[in-house]
Amino acid sequence: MAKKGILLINLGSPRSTAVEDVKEYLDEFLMDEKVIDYRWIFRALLVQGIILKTRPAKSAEAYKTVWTEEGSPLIVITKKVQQKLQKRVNVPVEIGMRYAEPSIETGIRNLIEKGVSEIVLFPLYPQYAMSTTETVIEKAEEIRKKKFPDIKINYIQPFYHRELYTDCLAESIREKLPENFDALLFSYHGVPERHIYKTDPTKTCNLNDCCSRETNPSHPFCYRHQCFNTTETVIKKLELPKDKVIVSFQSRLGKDKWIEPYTDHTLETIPAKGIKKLVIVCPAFVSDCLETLEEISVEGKEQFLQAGGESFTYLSCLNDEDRWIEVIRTLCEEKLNQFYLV
Ligand SMILES: C=CC1=C(C)c2cc3[nH]c(cc4nc(cc5[nH]c(cc1n2)c(C)c5CCC(=O)O)C(CCC(=O)O)=C4C)c(C)c3C=C
Ligand SMILES: [Fe+2]
Ligand SMILES: [Fe+2]
Repeated sequence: MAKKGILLINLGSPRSTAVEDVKEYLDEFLMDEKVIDYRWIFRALLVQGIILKTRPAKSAEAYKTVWTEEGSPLIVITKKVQQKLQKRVNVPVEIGMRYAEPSIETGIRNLIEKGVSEIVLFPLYPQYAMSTTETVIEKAEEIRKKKFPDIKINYIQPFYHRELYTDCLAESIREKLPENFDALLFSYHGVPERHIYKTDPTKTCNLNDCCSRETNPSHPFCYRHQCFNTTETVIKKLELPKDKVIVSFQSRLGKDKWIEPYTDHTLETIPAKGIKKLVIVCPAFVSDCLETLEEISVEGKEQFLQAGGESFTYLSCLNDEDRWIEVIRTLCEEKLNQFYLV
């Protein structure tokens, strides 16, 4: 019988905090047409002609503030998850990154070296987006077809609506919530509005109220809806009143319109509305990374305090919490079993 294996995929980080390495990473990341979805020539003009002239130095400084002795937090945490999961399943587990190393190809190769020919590939993103789940699957398929046509890959789909995940997230938040706070802010990574319209085959999302409706044909493709839905499910489990909860979207890049509301604007305006003690959580990320440890925990905190906020508590991501490893194990086992059905 064919040997099976698990490949956990995360976004990836630069090799080091050297400006050249950050530049190489940003070049690969931002030249992905699922991330900056302009025609090649316009993307190259924007990325190589403008962004890569100044951003690598700025991002390298930011990476320095979160980098650990073992490397980038995102990679270190993904490795810890791999090791913990490996102890709970009886098939090989490897990791791969969409950008930089270890690449998806390296991850597949490592599994093949262990005799694996059927892979369960898990993009570690709870909500679907063109710039995350879709680009991972597209890249893995490209590599499989070109380099490893004899292997099979079974993909784990976004899991924001799976009860085992929302239970896990709610429990993780419950454990960390301070007793006294004015609001809990759910800050998700943003995406350009255009991406949502582009990937909605039903053309029924207008990025207004429909994203928070209970049902709409666009929901399986709408990242904004999936973020709202994650929040709503979790706050019900936490029994938090809706007026104590805010949702916003962080990490904008460039001049396009991104999905709203924006986290930085939110942090600057809520103290004047009486929200002085803030708790913040970032559920689009399953592992802490530059965007949570620097953009939110350092920059976001400063913005909020400068605008009159009094206390700012950041709740870490699921990282390598045991309950999260158990969710990963269950989702992987489900897919491993599907190989027997086809
Ligand atoms: C939910 C996950 C993510 C989505 C959606 C996403 C979209 C997206 N990101 C950029 C641009 C950048 N993102 C950067 C860092 C970064 N992004 C994610 C996740 C999502 N991105 C993570 C986990 C990280 C951290 C990586 C790490 O090493 O810790 C960066 C690089 C850092 C910087 O210079 O600020 C950029 C650039 C776009 C344009 C986009 C959607 C179109
Ligand atoms: Fe990003
Ligand atoms: Fe929507």
